[in-house]
Amino acid sequence: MENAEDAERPAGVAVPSRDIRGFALHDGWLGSAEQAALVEDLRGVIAAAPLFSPMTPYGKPMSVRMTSAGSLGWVSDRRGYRYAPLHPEGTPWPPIPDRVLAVWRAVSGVARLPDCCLINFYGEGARMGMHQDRDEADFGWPVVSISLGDDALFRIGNLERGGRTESVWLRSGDVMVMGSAARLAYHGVDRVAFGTSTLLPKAGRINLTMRVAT
Ligand SMILES: O=C(O)CCC(=O)C(=O)O
Ligand SMILES: [Fe+2]
Repeated sequence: MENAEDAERPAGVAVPSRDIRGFALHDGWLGSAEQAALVEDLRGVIAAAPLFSPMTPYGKPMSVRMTSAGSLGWVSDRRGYRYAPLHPEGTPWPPIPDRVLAVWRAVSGVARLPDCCLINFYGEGARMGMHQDRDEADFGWPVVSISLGDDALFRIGNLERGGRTESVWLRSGDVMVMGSAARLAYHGVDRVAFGTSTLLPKAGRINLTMRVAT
C-alpha cells in the first residue's frame, strides 16, 4: 500500500532511507567500487580545473578548496558569490562525469540535468559555516549532494539564520537530496573526522553538489 509521500514521488525515483527536516538521505547509496570509480573521474576533473581556495567577499579565504564541473562553476571573490562560465585560471570547466549524473538521475526526481557540479575538498581542519544555497536562479530545482572519503558532521538549521539545529554524520557513499522544504534551509559542515575513511590516499573529504544554476 502506498503512503501519501510515495504517491507524490515520481515513478522510478529512489526512496530515501531517512528524512531529516526535508533533507532526504540515501545512506550508503554508492558501494566502494562506485566510490573509487568516482574518485578516478574526479582526478580527471581536478587535473583540468585545479582546486582553488575561494576568497570570501569579506576577504578571508575559505578553508574548503573547490572547483567545478559543468557549463557553470561556483566562484567567490571580493565581488561576491556567483556562477561563472570559466575557472579563475580562464579555462572552461570540464563536463560533469556521467557517473555523477547517474546519481542525479536516480535520486533527484526531476528530468532536467544539473549545469554545475561543485566539488568541495575538505583537508584537515576544513569546515563550512552555516549558509543557504541561494545563488541559483530557481530554487524549485533540488541540490543533490554526494559524500566521499572521511565522515563529516553536517548541521541542519532553519529557513532563517539561528534557531534549533540537528546534526547528522555524512559518510562516504551517502547521497542527500536537498529539495522542497530543505532547499533553502541553512546548513553547514562543523567538522570532518579526518582519517576515518581509506578512500582518498591522503585522507580528507570530497563533497559534490549538483545544482541547476540557471
Ligand atoms: O560538504 C557538504 O556536505 C556541504 C557542502 C555545501 O553545503 C555547499 O557546497 O554548499
Ligand atoms: Fe550548501
